[in-house]
Amino acid sequence: MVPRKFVAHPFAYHQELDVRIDNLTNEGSGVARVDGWVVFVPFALPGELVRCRIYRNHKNYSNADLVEVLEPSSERVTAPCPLFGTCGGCQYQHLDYPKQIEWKRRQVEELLKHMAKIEHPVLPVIASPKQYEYRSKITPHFHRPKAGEIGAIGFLRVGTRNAMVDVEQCPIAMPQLNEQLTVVRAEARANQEAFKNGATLLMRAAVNGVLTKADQIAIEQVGEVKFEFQAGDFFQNNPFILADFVGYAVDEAKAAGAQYLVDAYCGSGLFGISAARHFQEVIGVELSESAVRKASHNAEINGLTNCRFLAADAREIFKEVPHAGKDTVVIIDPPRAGCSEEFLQQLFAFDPKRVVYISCNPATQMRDLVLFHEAGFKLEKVQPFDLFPQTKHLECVMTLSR
Ligand SMILES: C[S@@+](CC[C@H](N)C(=O)[O-])C[C@H]1O[C@@H](n2cnc3c(N)ncnc32)[C@H](O)[C@@H]1O
Repeated sequence: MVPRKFVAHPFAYHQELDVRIDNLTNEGSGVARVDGWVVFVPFALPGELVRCRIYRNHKNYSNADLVEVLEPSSERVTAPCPLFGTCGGCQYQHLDYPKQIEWKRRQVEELLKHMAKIEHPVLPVIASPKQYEYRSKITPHFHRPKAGEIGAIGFLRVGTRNAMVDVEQCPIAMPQLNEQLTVVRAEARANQEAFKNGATLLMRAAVNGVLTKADQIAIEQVGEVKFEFQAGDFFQNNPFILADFVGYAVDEAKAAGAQYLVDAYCGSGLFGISAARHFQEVIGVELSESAVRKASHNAEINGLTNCRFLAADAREIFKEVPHAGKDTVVIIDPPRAGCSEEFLQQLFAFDPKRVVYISCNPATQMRDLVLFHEAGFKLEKVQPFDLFPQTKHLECVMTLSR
């Protein structure tokens, strides 16, 4: 049946096309051009000839499903997970890892050019030392049981906002999480009558074991520094690359030669505390009160007396900083939504010596970068880190100075 809202131009519903893929978007979709018209085909790789089936036409592009790979790319590999292509978690298991990070670099470069209108080289992506079994946190979910029975326990299905895929094992998760997943799934099913609603199950692997309660204390070691945080709070979840990632951000911050550091969106203090011995004072700001309590505690357990943390919206920080912008570096690591405009306007008025902007969402980072550019900041360096092999996600560190 043709969906009611289907627009039948330029292709018919479920029309099949043989197309050559020539690009890979930062959403992980192959891109083909049919007489100049763009067709997005997930799970198809650049260079491949594929048969695809149209399911939606937009104003200036179409979406299609992959039907068959007619001429595979030499970079195509066999995805180890039987759920690859069905589970929404991974986009790149079918692409050889060195090519994944090469494409991620190009994607950042293209976003810079098209969204921020800045032509600037992007450094080669720093690879994750582990390409599978790296994730230290997973949160499988199940919907409200029907007639007392729990359905799929797992992650979102590809291309949906609500449907779940049943996931018994997740190859990007650390092995101890998969062991726990088996136990937790069995327990949930054994007690399914007890669940009146759906639930999200937390599993966090830390130095002190696998934690499943949001308020349990997780311990992580990042380089020389020990961190404690609540298992349910934010913490970067690829511990294998973390010391290098944080080390890079700290090096960029300290290279400015300023005495003071502001760590905005600081969580439990990861960047500020890691950098503290290079600065006279570190001031962090973070919305989550529990994370701020942990940040203060983390400074203390690492013997640091030059850090203080404020539980507030990031834009409040500039009232609290007694130092001049010219003596201060600001690290920013906002959530996926990026920085608020109020925060950025205050940051620009503060006029820091350098900004190290870390982001897990290049789209909002580029949006914010336009404002930095307008405010007279110059982009000095763009260094992506692959914290999330097999997926479309990455962390990008931008160094900006006036
Ligand atoms: C990507 S995390 C980074 C945390 C920390 N830098 C780290 O790497 O562990 C973003 C953090 O921003 C916090 N946050 C979200 N909105 C905020 C706001 N408006 N002001 C301050 N912090 C906020 C979240 O609670 C979260 O801890």
